[in-house]
Amino acid sequence: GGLVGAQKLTDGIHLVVDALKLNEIDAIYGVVGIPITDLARLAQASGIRFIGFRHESAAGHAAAAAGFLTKKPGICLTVSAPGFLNGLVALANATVNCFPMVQISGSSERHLVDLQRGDYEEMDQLAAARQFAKAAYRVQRAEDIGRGVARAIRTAVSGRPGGVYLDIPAAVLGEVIDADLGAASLWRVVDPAPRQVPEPAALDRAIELLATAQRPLVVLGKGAAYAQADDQIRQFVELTGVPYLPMSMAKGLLPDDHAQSVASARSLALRRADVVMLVGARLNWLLGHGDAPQWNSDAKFIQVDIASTELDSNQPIAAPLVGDVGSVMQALIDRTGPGQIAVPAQWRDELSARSAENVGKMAKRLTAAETAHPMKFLGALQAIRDVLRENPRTYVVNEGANALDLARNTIGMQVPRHRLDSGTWGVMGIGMGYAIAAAVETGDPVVAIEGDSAFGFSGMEIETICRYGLPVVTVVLNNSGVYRGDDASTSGDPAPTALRARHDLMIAAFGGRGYRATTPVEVAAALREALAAGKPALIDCVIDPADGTESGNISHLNPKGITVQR
Ligand SMILES: Cc1ncc(Cn2c(C)c(CCOP(=O)(O)OP(=O)(O)O)sc2=O)c(N)n1
Ligand SMILES: Nc1ncnc2c1ncn2[C@@H]1O[C@H](COP(=O)(O)OP(=O)(O)O)[C@@H](O)[C@H]1O
Repeated sequence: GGLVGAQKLTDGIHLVVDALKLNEIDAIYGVVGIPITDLARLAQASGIRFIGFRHESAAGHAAAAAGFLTKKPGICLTVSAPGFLNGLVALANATVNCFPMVQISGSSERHLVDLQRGDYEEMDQLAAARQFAKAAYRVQRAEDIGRGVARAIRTAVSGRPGGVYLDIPAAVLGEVIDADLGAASLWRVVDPAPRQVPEPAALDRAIELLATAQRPLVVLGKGAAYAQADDQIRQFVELTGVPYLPMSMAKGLLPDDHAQSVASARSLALRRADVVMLVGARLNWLLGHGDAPQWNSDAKFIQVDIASTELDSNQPIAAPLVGDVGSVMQALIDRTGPGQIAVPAQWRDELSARSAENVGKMAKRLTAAETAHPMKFLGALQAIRDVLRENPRTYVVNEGANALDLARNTIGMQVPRHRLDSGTWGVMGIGMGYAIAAAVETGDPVVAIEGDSAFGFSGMEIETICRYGLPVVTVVLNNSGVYRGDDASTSGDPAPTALRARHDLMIAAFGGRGYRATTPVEVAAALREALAAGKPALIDCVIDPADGTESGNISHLNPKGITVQR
């Protein structure tokens, strides 16, 4: 604010920062430039952390992860046109994953853009964002900034959370208005995600179905994790004794070694269950759309979801429970009589037997991998698992193909919301952004388990991690290439001797600690040391290029003998 004569004045960037602070936003993730550099500087001066990235995609992913972890929208700040576009993948991914975030972007002058007179970084950003976000708004007057920020925050977190775009043209950021008028134009959003409780009849429908089920199953999705209704979920599962299946980002809602988990009998559970209760989980491709033969064609579905239109998206929902997970699960606990829901021993025994069988098979693969050389994915992953068991508060970020599939089933989670991965879209490039957000928002240590190709999408953010000295250990499972990313097959002559990438040398360039591990023992030692140090580190794990398969097991990855052009 400033003084001209007696009148006190303020301007657009001050109003944006004041509106964010009024709504308890304490961090912004972004890349500065025209016309938002001063906004970031002012935010920092006002006590909001600004985390400056190397690419807006990683900044946007960080904002989305912050939203998932805190239930407050993560804020991503971008410059106009190219910067704005770079943030869109993250905005769209947040919307698909139901993570609350707001992308605030500067934009060019309306009178030039709308007549296409050719402005600096000219683009109709609002029109572009609308198709990829939950909602998109533009502020045309400084006095509307408070309204725009409040609208964006409420829209991002209410109902099904998602990504919201807020467009603020450079002229509005620079517009000067009376300070008192400005202050009066701001407001703090009240209860943006209100609790919603289903009526008793809806509760009874669900309880009745579970009470008469022969083979009930509960599926916990990342919506259940996001809801922060951990006690209600645990209480309901343990009170009813119903077997449960955690989806990848719901792992840890109950400890993965819980007796009622059917994660290691997943196929049998889906195929045989006769009543399935979906809690914050969509019946999308990750669950085969609920179709036979993966599912029992007679299965009846109960669905707990905040988004009423999600129900009947794939299968008939016999017992709809529209509301927030916390309220619905509490209402079910209160309304279920003692012993009303009991699980037939035969079903529990059938699942336990299959679990034991599958655990036994996996144990053989793990034992073999312990000593295999060159190191296999499972060799590195069980070393990581053993170290993380000693550090249960550590966040796990995970992306890749084999790196994702194998880590999900090898690294058990003990606490809620500590696993962040490629999610519903299977997006590569979330790794460093998610890791930065987990470290910034919680202060807890983070281990990012990355395929080597996946790491490359956001790898330059290793510099960001080092610049802020974040306690992030990046573990690259380096099987040297992605989907035959070599030119041996085209060039004709034998590929030159492979020079395997040395990601560990890369972090040294930014002051972080690099390790190269060729055996599980070396992986464990490096990870223990890096976690104890609490500083940026990268462990490059040398994995057998012939190990693993292409996503969907189409064909062997980097078949034997193919070396990779580096
Ligand atoms: C943004 C983006 N680009 C490309 C892909 C396609 N893709 C790509 C490029 C993957 C990387 C696999 O290689 P990796 O080295 O990360 O994994 P593994 O070596 O562990 O198999 S996994 C996958 O689905 C994607 N999912 N997302
Ligand atoms: N607080 C909440 N209460 C109830 N449902 C929620 C809440 N937050 C998000 N959801 C819902 O959770 C679901 C998440 O599903 P999905 O992303 O498919 O999970 P997963 O991939 O883990 O199965 C979405 O349909 C979303 O509407």
